[in-house]
Amino acid sequence: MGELCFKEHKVIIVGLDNAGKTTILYQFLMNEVVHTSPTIGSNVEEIILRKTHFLMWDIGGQETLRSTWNTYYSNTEFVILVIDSTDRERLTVTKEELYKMLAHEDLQNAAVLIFANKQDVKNSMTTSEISKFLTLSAIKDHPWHIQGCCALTGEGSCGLPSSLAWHGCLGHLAVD
Ligand SMILES: Nc1nc2c(ncn2[C@@H]2O[C@H](COP(=O)(O)OP(=O)(O)OP(=O)(O)O)[C@@H](O)[C@H]2O)c(=O)[nH]1
Ligand SMILES: [Mg+2]
Repeated sequence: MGELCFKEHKVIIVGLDNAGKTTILYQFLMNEVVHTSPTIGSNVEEIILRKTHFLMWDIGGQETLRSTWNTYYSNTEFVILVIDSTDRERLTVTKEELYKMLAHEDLQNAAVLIFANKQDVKNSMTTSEISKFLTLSAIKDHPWHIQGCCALTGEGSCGLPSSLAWHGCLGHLAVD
């Protein structure tokens, strides 16, 4: 696995508008909450963790922008799908977008990491509720993992090493 892990890993961060994608990106990068406005287009940042380089693309999630997500897919190794766990009404839309992505040939080899964000809000959906609704256990052709988090505090599992360490390639990264 050595060689593979020293190249740059392309990560795309997708999910509906207001899910917390940009907040998560800058929480990863600076351990800080930044003031965000809706992303038009994308933000890209490089993150280096113990010699492993990640190029993180945070893509705008508004409805009109979702049709552009596929222009970011080529060579993507990790898809981070961010879900606003308080947004019960739109979980169906997220589900549609998830299965559209999984069926896309450019993402055939991508692993999917799902962040159930905003776990700090009372009565937010739990990871098991979300997992059940999205029928994640039926996904056999992509490695996937779901975890709860809160981008405002970085709590839960928004720490990048622990989030990505589940993927075999990064097994050498100590999780702390
Ligand atoms: N309570 C709570 N609010 C959060 C959390 N993460 C993000 N937010 C808030 O949610 C709002 C949207 O966050 P963004 O990061 O801009 O959302 P986005 O997914 O990048 O949205 P688009 O760029 O439009 O696709 C902001 O007001 C954030 O402060 C969280 O974990 N808990
Ligand atoms: Mg954004």
